[in-house]
Amino acid sequence: MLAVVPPPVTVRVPSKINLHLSVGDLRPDGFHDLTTVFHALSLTDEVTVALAEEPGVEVYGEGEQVVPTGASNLAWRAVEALAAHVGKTDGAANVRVVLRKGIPVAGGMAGGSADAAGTLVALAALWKLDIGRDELAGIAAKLGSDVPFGLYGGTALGTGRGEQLVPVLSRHTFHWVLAFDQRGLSTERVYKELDRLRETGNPPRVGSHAPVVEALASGDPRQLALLLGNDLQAAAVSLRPGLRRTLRAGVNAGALAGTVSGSGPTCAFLCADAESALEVAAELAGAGVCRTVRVAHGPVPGARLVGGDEHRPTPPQVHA
Ligand SMILES: C[C@](O)(CO)[C@H](O)COP(=O)(O)OP(=O)(O)OC[C@H]1O[C@@H](n2ccc(N)nc2=O)[C@H](O)[C@@H]1O
Ligand SMILES: Nc1ncnc2c1ncn2[C@@H]1O[C@H](COP(=O)(O)OP(=O)(O)OP(=O)(O)O)[C@@H](O)[C@H]1O
Repeated sequence: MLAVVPPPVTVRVPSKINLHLSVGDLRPDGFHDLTTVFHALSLTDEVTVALAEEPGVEVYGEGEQVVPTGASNLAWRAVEALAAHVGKTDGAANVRVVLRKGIPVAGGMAGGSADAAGTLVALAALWKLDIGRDELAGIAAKLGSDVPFGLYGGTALGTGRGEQLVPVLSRHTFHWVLAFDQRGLSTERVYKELDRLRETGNPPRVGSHAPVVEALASGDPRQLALLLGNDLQAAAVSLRPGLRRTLRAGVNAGALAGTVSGSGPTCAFLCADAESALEVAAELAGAGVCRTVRVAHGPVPGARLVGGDEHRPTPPQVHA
Protein backbone atom coordinates (compact mmCIF):
# COMPACT_ATOMS: atom_id res chain seq x y z
CA MET A 1 0.00 0.00 0.00
CA LEU A 2 1.23 3.50 -0.83
CA ALA A 3 1.97 5.78 2.19
CA VAL A 4 -0.03 9.01 2.05
CA VAL A 5 2.29 12.01 2.26
CA PRO A 6 0.61 14.92 4.10
CA PRO A 7 0.53 18.18 2.12
CA PRO A 8 2.83 21.05 3.19
CA VAL A 9 1.49 23.39 5.87
CA THR A 10 1.90 27.18 5.75
CA VAL A 11 1.55 29.52 8.70
CA ARG A 12 1.58 33.32 8.70
CA VAL A 13 3.08 34.91 11.80
CA PRO A 14 3.22 38.57 12.86
CA SER A 15 6.05 40.86 13.83
CA LYS A 16 5.84 42.78 17.09
CA ILE A 17 6.62 46.17 18.47
CA ASN A 18 6.77 47.08 22.14
CA LEU A 19 4.38 49.95 22.90
CA HIS A 20 5.91 50.10 26.37
CA LEU A 21 9.15 48.45 27.47
CA SER A 22 10.36 48.81 31.02
CA VAL A 23 13.67 47.02 31.65
CA GLY A 24 14.50 46.03 35.24
CA ASP A 25 17.82 44.95 36.66
CA LEU A 26 20.14 42.34 35.21
CA ARG A 27 19.26 38.93 36.69
CA PRO A 28 21.80 36.27 37.66
CA ASP A 29 20.76 34.23 34.58
CA GLY A 30 21.88 37.03 32.22
CA PHE A 31 18.34 38.21 31.40
CA HIS A 32 16.54 41.34 32.57
CA ASP A 33 13.10 41.39 34.16
CA LEU A 34 10.70 43.23 31.87
CA THR A 35 7.31 44.80 31.90
CA THR A 36 6.28 45.26 28.31
CA VAL A 37 3.21 45.80 26.17
CA PHE A 38 3.59 43.73 23.01
CA HIS A 39 1.59 44.65 19.91
CA ALA A 40 1.44 42.32 16.88
CA LEU A 41 1.66 43.96 13.46
CA SER A 42 0.51 42.98 9.97
CA LEU A 43 4.12 42.89 8.75
CA THR A 44 4.56 39.10 8.66
CA ASP A 45 6.75 36.12 7.84
CA GLU A 46 5.37 32.93 6.28
CA VAL A 47 6.62 29.53 7.35
CA THR A 48 5.98 26.41 5.26
CA VAL A 49 6.86 22.98 6.60
CA ALA A 50 6.81 19.77 4.58
CA LEU A 51 8.04 16.22 4.83
CA ALA A 52 11.05 15.94 2.52
CA GLU A 53 13.93 13.63 1.80
CA GLU A 54 16.40 16.47 2.26
CA PRO A 55 15.84 18.13 5.65
CA GLY A 56 16.82 21.77 6.26
CA VAL A 57 15.82 25.41 6.03
CA GLU A 58 15.43 27.71 3.01
CA VAL A 59 15.17 31.48 3.44
CA TYR A 60 13.69 34.01 1.00
CA GLY A 61 13.01 37.73 1.34
CA GLU A 62 14.29 40.04 4.07
CA GLY A 63 17.82 39.10 5.09
CA GLU A 64 17.98 35.98 2.91
CA GLN A 65 21.73 36.54 2.47
CA VAL A 66 22.50 36.67 6.20
CA VAL A 67 20.01 34.40 7.96
CA PRO A 68 21.63 31.06 8.82
CA THR A 69 20.08 27.99 7.16
CA GLY A 70 21.72 25.46 9.48
CA ALA A 71 21.09 24.25 13.01
CA SER A 72 21.27 27.78 14.48
CA ASN A 73 18.20 28.97 12.58
CA LEU A 74 15.51 29.55 15.21
CA ALA A 75 12.95 27.80 13.00
CA TRP A 76 15.15 24.69 12.91
CA ARG A 77 15.64 24.88 16.66
CA ALA A 78 11.83 24.90 16.92
CA VAL A 79 11.63 21.73 14.80
CA GLU A 80 14.11 19.99 17.08
CA ALA A 81 12.44 21.24 20.26
CA LEU A 82 8.97 20.05 19.19
CA ALA A 83 10.34 16.69 18.04
CA ALA A 84 12.03 16.22 21.43
CA HIS A 85 8.90 17.37 23.30
CA VAL A 86 6.67 14.77 21.65
CA GLY A 87 9.36 12.08 21.72
CA LYS A 88 9.67 11.68 17.96
CA THR A 89 12.50 9.22 17.69
CA ASP A 90 13.21 10.10 14.07
CA GLY A 91 13.49 13.71 15.33
CA ALA A 92 13.60 16.43 12.74
CA ALA A 93 15.18 14.16 10.15
CA ASN A 94 12.60 14.49 7.40
CA VAL A 95 11.32 18.06 7.72
CA ARG A 96 11.99 20.94 5.35
CA VAL A 97 11.20 24.50 6.43
CA VAL A 98 10.77 27.36 3.95
CA LEU A 99 10.79 30.89 5.40
CA ARG A 100 9.41 33.81 3.41
CA LYS A 101 10.55 36.77 5.43
CA GLY A 102 8.96 40.21 5.49
CA ILE A 103 10.23 41.06 8.99
CA PRO A 104 13.65 42.75 9.08
CA VAL A 105 16.48 40.59 10.47
CA ALA A 106 17.94 41.74 13.80
CA GLY A 107 15.49 44.63 13.56
CA GLY A 108 13.91 44.50 17.03
CA MET A 109 10.65 43.14 15.58
CA ALA A 110 11.09 39.52 16.69
CA GLY A 111 11.58 38.11 13.20
CA GLY A 112 13.48 34.97 14.18
CA SER A 113 11.09 34.48 17.08
CA ALA A 114 8.15 34.73 14.67
CA ASP A 115 9.68 31.99 12.53
CA ALA A 116 10.11 29.76 15.57
CA ALA A 117 6.50 30.36 16.69
CA GLY A 118 5.24 29.78 13.14
CA THR A 119 7.23 26.57 12.84
CA LEU A 120 5.76 25.18 16.08
CA VAL A 121 2.19 25.80 14.86
CA ALA A 122 2.87 24.53 11.32
CA LEU A 123 4.63 21.40 12.47
CA ALA A 124 1.95 20.59 15.04
CA ALA A 125 -0.50 20.60 12.11
CA LEU A 126 1.80 18.64 9.77
CA TRP A 127 2.41 15.99 12.43
CA LYS A 128 -1.29 16.10 13.46
CA LEU A 129 -0.36 16.60 17.11
CA ASP A 130 -3.00 17.08 19.77
CA ILE A 131 -1.24 20.03 21.35
CA GLY A 132 -2.68 23.40 22.37
CA ARG A 133 -1.14 26.85 22.16
CA ASP A 134 -0.41 26.95 25.90
CA GLU A 135 1.63 23.75 25.66
CA LEU A 136 3.43 25.15 22.59
CA ALA A 137 4.12 28.33 24.59
CA GLY A 138 6.15 26.30 27.11
CA ILE A 139 8.41 25.07 24.30
CA ALA A 140 8.44 28.55 22.74
CA ALA A 141 9.72 30.20 25.94
CA LYS A 142 12.79 27.95 25.92
CA LEU A 143 13.61 29.07 22.37
CA GLY A 144 13.55 32.81 23.16
CA SER A 145 11.82 35.45 25.25
CA ASP A 146 9.80 36.86 22.33
CA VAL A 147 8.71 33.48 20.88
CA PRO A 148 5.55 32.89 22.99
CA PHE A 149 4.06 36.23 21.91
CA GLY A 150 4.35 35.15 18.26
CA LEU A 151 1.94 32.30 19.07
CA TYR A 152 -0.77 34.54 20.55
CA GLY A 153 -0.31 37.90 18.81
CA GLY A 154 -2.85 40.64 19.55
CA THR A 155 -1.79 43.00 22.30
CA ALA A 156 -0.40 41.53 25.50
CA LEU A 157 1.33 42.44 28.72
CA GLY A 158 4.63 40.58 28.98
CA THR A 159 6.48 40.03 32.26
CA GLY A 160 9.33 37.83 33.46
CA ARG A 161 11.85 37.99 30.65
CA GLY A 162 8.92 38.73 28.32
CA GLU A 163 7.62 35.16 28.06
CA GLN A 164 4.76 35.45 30.59
CA LEU A 165 1.77 36.89 28.77
CA VAL A 166 -1.64 38.27 29.63
CA PRO A 167 -3.90 39.64 26.86
CA VAL A 168 -4.64 43.37 26.86
CA LEU A 169 -7.90 44.78 25.51
CA SER A 170 -7.31 46.90 22.42
CA ARG A 171 -10.38 48.44 20.79
CA HIS A 172 -8.94 50.07 17.75
CA THR A 173 -6.82 49.26 14.74
CA PHE A 174 -3.70 51.40 14.99
CA HIS A 175 -1.75 52.41 11.90
CA TRP A 176 2.04 52.33 11.83
CA VAL A 177 4.95 53.24 9.60
CA LEU A 178 8.13 51.24 10.03
CA ALA A 179 11.57 52.49 9.06
CA PHE A 180 14.08 49.65 8.48
CA ASP A 181 17.72 50.54 9.07
CA GLN A 182 20.63 49.59 6.81
CA ARG A 183 21.96 46.99 9.26
CA GLY A 184 20.59 45.09 12.25
CA LEU A 185 21.53 45.38 15.92
CA SER A 186 22.28 42.48 18.25
CA THR A 187 19.67 42.24 21.02
CA GLU A 188 22.29 41.10 23.55
CA ARG A 189 24.53 44.02 22.66
CA VAL A 190 21.73 46.56 23.16
CA TYR A 191 20.86 45.15 26.62
CA LYS A 192 24.58 45.29 27.52
CA GLU A 193 24.74 48.90 26.34
CA LEU A 194 21.78 49.74 28.60
CA ASP A 195 23.60 48.14 31.56
CA ARG A 196 26.67 50.24 30.72
CA LEU A 197 24.65 53.45 30.42
CA ARG A 198 22.99 52.71 33.78
CA GLU A 199 26.39 52.13 35.43
CA THR A 200 27.75 55.42 34.21
CA GLY A 201 24.65 57.65 34.17
CA ASN A 202 20.90 57.81 34.42
CA PRO A 203 19.24 57.00 31.09
CA PRO A 204 15.48 57.70 31.00
CA ARG A 205 13.13 55.07 32.41
CA VAL A 206 9.53 54.66 31.32
CA GLY A 207 6.89 54.86 34.06
CA SER A 208 4.02 52.48 34.71
CA HIS A 209 2.38 50.54 31.89
CA ALA A 210 -1.11 51.31 33.25
CA PRO A 211 -1.74 54.48 31.18
CA VAL A 212 -0.78 52.58 28.00
CA VAL A 213 -3.31 49.87 28.82
CA GLU A 214 -5.97 52.58 29.37
CA ALA A 215 -5.12 54.29 26.06
CA LEU A 216 -5.44 50.94 24.26
CA ALA A 217 -8.87 50.41 25.77
CA SER A 218 -9.93 53.92 24.72
CA GLY A 219 -8.71 53.27 21.18
CA ASP A 220 -7.49 56.86 20.71
CA PRO A 221 -4.19 56.89 18.79
CA ARG A 222 -3.44 60.45 19.99
CA GLN A 223 -3.65 59.32 23.62
CA LEU A 224 -1.48 56.27 22.89
CA ALA A 225 1.07 58.39 21.00
CA LEU A 226 1.86 60.40 24.14
CA LEU A 227 2.63 57.22 26.07
CA LEU A 228 4.92 55.17 23.78
CA GLY A 229 8.13 54.44 25.70
CA ASN A 230 11.07 52.07 25.56
CA ASP A 231 13.95 51.84 28.07
CA LEU A 232 16.13 50.25 25.35
CA GLN A 233 15.79 53.29 23.09
CA ALA A 234 18.67 55.19 24.74
CA ALA A 235 20.93 52.14 24.30
CA ALA A 236 19.94 51.60 20.68
CA VAL A 237 20.50 55.30 19.92
CA SER A 238 23.84 55.21 21.73
CA LEU A 239 24.98 52.36 19.44
CA ARG A 240 23.33 53.82 16.33
CA PRO A 241 23.23 57.65 16.75
CA GLY A 242 21.62 58.10 13.30
CA LEU A 243 18.36 56.78 14.77
CA ARG A 244 17.80 60.21 16.34
CA ARG A 245 17.49 61.63 12.84
CA THR A 246 15.13 58.84 11.75
CA LEU A 247 12.88 59.40 14.78
CA ARG A 248 12.76 63.15 14.07
CA ALA A 249 12.07 62.60 10.37
CA GLY A 250 9.02 60.41 11.08
CA VAL A 251 7.45 63.02 13.32
CA ASN A 252 8.32 65.80 10.85
CA ALA A 253 6.59 63.70 8.17
CA GLY A 254 3.36 63.83 10.18
CA ALA A 255 3.43 60.82 12.52
CA LEU A 256 1.86 61.30 15.96
CA ALA A 257 4.94 59.80 17.65
CA GLY A 258 7.85 57.48 17.00
CA THR A 259 9.70 54.88 19.05
CA VAL A 260 12.55 52.45 18.56
CA SER A 261 11.02 48.98 18.24
CA GLY A 262 12.33 46.68 21.01
CA SER A 263 16.13 46.54 20.76
CA GLY A 264 16.04 48.40 17.42
CA PRO A 265 17.16 49.61 15.04
CA THR A 266 13.71 49.61 13.35
CA CYS A 267 11.72 52.74 14.23
CA ALA A 268 7.92 52.52 14.52
CA PHE A 269 5.74 55.59 13.95
CA LEU A 270 2.14 55.75 15.11
CA CYS A 271 -0.15 57.60 12.69
CA ALA A 272 -3.64 59.05 13.05
CA ASP A 273 -5.21 56.71 10.46
CA ALA A 274 -4.46 54.52 7.42
CA GLU A 275 -4.37 57.46 5.02
CA SER A 276 -1.96 59.42 7.18
CA ALA A 277 0.28 56.33 7.46
CA LEU A 278 0.58 56.16 3.66
CA GLU A 279 1.47 59.87 3.52
CA VAL A 280 4.04 59.57 6.31
CA ALA A 281 5.55 56.50 4.64
CA ALA A 282 5.91 58.28 1.31
CA GLU A 283 7.56 61.31 2.90
CA LEU A 284 9.84 59.25 5.13
CA ALA A 285 10.92 57.14 2.16
CA GLY A 286 12.13 60.33 0.49
CA ALA A 287 13.97 61.64 3.55
CA GLY A 288 17.00 59.39 3.10
CA VAL A 289 17.12 58.28 6.73
CA CYS A 290 16.48 54.55 6.33
CA ARG A 291 16.78 51.57 3.95
CA THR A 292 13.10 50.80 3.46
CA VAL A 293 9.74 51.96 4.75
CA ARG A 294 6.64 49.80 5.36
CA VAL A 295 3.14 50.48 6.55
CA ALA A 296 1.43 48.05 8.90
CA HIS A 297 -1.51 47.88 11.27
CA GLY A 298 -2.13 46.21 14.58
CA PRO A 299 -3.19 44.38 16.52
CA VAL A 300 -3.32 41.20 14.39
CA PRO A 301 -3.58 37.55 15.51
CA GLY A 302 -0.64 35.29 16.27
CA ALA A 303 0.64 32.39 14.15
CA ARG A 304 -2.22 31.20 11.90
CA LEU A 305 -2.57 28.47 9.29
CA VAL A 306 -2.88 29.85 5.77
CA GLY A 307 -5.41 27.99 3.62
CA GLY A 308 -3.95 26.69 0.33
CA ASP A 309 -6.44 28.57 -1.82
CA GLU A 310 -6.59 31.71 0.31
CA HIS A 311 -6.25 35.00 -1.54
CA ARG A 312 -3.08 36.70 -0.26
CA PRO A 313 -3.25 40.47 -0.78
CA THR A 314 0.07 42.26 -0.87
CA PRO A 315 0.13 45.05 1.73
CA PRO A 316 0.90 48.52 0.39
CA GLN A 317 4.65 49.02 0.58
CA VAL A 318 6.82 52.03 -0.01
CA HIS A 319 10.49 51.57 -0.77
CA ALA A 320 13.04 54.19 0.19
C1 LIG B 1 14.06 43.38 23.16
C2 LIG B 1 12.90 42.42 23.10
O1 LIG B 1 12.58 42.14 21.74
C3 LIG B 1 11.67 43.07 23.73
O2 LIG B 1 10.50 42.31 23.51
C4 LIG B 1 13.19 41.10 23.81
O3 LIG B 1 13.50 41.34 25.18
C5 LIG B 1 14.29 40.27 23.17
O4 LIG B 1 13.82 38.96 23.12
P1 LIG B 1 14.59 37.81 22.28
O5 LIG B 1 15.18 38.39 21.05
O6 LIG B 1 13.65 36.67 22.19
O7 LIG B 1 15.79 37.53 23.25
P2 LIG B 1 16.41 36.14 23.76
O8 LIG B 1 16.78 35.32 22.57
O9 LIG B 1 15.52 35.54 24.80
O10 LIG B 1 17.73 36.70 24.44
C6 LIG B 1 18.79 37.27 23.72
C7 LIG B 1 19.63 38.09 24.66
O11 LIG B 1 18.95 39.32 25.00
C8 LIG B 1 19.15 39.66 26.36
N1 LIG B 1 17.85 39.68 27.07
C9 LIG B 1 16.71 39.21 26.46
C10 LIG B 1 15.49 39.27 27.11
C11 LIG B 1 15.46 39.80 28.43
N2 LIG B 1 14.35 39.87 29.12
N3 LIG B 1 16.61 40.25 29.00
C12 LIG B 1 17.79 40.21 28.33
O12 LIG B 1 18.81 40.65 28.87
C13 LIG B 1 20.10 38.60 26.93
O13 LIG B 1 21.41 39.11 26.79
C14 LIG B 1 19.89 37.41 26.00
O14 LIG B 1 21.04 36.59 25.93
N1 LIG C 1 14.68 32.49 11.30
C1 LIG C 1 15.52 33.50 11.55
N2 LIG C 1 15.26 34.73 11.08
C2 LIG C 1 16.10 35.76 11.35
N3 LIG C 1 17.25 35.65 12.03
C3 LIG C 1 17.56 34.45 12.52
C4 LIG C 1 16.72 33.34 12.30
N4 LIG C 1 17.27 32.28 12.91
C5 LIG C 1 18.40 32.71 13.49
N5 LIG C 1 18.60 34.01 13.25
C6 LIG C 1 19.74 34.81 13.78
O1 LIG C 1 19.23 35.60 14.86
C7 LIG C 1 19.68 36.95 14.79
C8 LIG C 1 18.58 37.87 15.33
O2 LIG C 1 17.52 37.81 14.40
P1 LIG C 1 16.05 38.37 14.64
O3 LIG C 1 15.57 38.80 13.30
O4 LIG C 1 15.23 37.40 15.39
O5 LIG C 1 16.32 39.64 15.57
P2 LIG C 1 15.31 40.60 16.24
O6 LIG C 1 14.09 40.69 15.39
O7 LIG C 1 16.04 41.87 16.57
O8 LIG C 1 14.91 39.88 17.57
P3 LIG C 1 14.10 40.47 18.80
O9 LIG C 1 13.22 41.57 18.31
O10 LIG C 1 13.30 39.26 19.26
O11 LIG C 1 15.13 40.90 19.77
C9 LIG C 1 20.02 37.18 13.32
O12 LIG C 1 21.10 38.07 13.21
C10 LIG C 1 20.33 35.79 12.78
O13 LIG C 1 21.73 35.55 12.77
